[in-house]
Amino acid sequence: MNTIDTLAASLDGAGMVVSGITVTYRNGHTVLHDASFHLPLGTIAALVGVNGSGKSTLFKAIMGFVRPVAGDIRLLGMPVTRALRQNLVAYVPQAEEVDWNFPVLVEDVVMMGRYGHMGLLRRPKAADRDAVEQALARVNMIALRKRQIGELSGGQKKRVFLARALAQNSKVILLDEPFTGVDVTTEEQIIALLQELRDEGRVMLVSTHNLGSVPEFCDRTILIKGTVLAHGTTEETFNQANLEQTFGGVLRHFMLSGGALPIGVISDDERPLIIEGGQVQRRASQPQRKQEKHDDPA
Ligand SMILES: Nc1ncnc2c1ncn2[C@@H]1O[C@H](COP(=O)(O)OP(=O)(O)OP(=O)(O)O)[C@@H](O)[C@H]1O
Repeated sequence: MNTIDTLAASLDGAGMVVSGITVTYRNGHTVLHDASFHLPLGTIAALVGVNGSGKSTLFKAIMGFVRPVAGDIRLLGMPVTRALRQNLVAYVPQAEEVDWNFPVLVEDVVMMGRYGHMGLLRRPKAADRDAVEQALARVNMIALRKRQIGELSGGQKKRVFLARALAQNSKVILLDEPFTGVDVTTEEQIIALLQELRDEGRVMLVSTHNLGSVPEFCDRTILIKGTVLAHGTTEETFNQANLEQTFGGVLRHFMLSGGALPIGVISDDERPLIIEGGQVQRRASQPQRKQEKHDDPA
């Protein structure tokens, strides 16, 4: 990091600070090289990059599943291992990472968030049951608490894992593709909940391909492609030049004419990003998703 970045990182040090990390897998493949960014508490940050750019690898490093060969990660001012021991970090996985046939009830999954707060025998106390109750209520899943997790819709599954993170009462929450396979209403409910959590001072890192949603709810953006290409406030970072660098020719671009300014629509998923006169536009609350997908001229 340069001097200004180092200064900013120390000011933001209470949140998440990733300094020059390099991650090399056992097969010798270096997936992340010299990646740096920092987030203050009370932040929702988007992690944006193409498939294979290293988003999950960054999550694994923050979760202590892989150890960087160089660099350092600090969470709430402490090393990853200490933050994990104190139950300060929660992970909301991608749907594909979960075995939905595993015979477990919704409330049991949420109770798993309490394991770190229990003794070795994992006997829930009243405080644990209260935390589960509150977490289920917060994601509107009380009525489904006795359901097997495999019997839920995609959006309900996401909410269960979000409830697990809430029950854990983590200050740092990593969300891997929370909007994949969820409808617009559920996405809006999840966004509203994340905003509440931000206002409580938590720090959230959200990997997403839904570019159109990023300016709407993410205060900060981290653009990644084997390293961190750019990071900072969404206003400053999430612009056409940086996105083109991040996505190269992978994104579908549309140029619409007719208005006073050229309008570009960049679509990596179901929520397209509108760029007007070089400026990123906030998306309308109800985008016409199907229409936009089918209009793809590329
Ligand atoms: N355990 C592993 N061993 C070796 N290489 C790996 C391992 N896990 C991931 N990779 C490689 O690392 C690169 C980055 O993968 P990663 O899963 O971090 O990308 P991603 O940005 O999360 O992708 P996606 O958007 O598809 O989820 C890919 O080339 C992948 O093949």
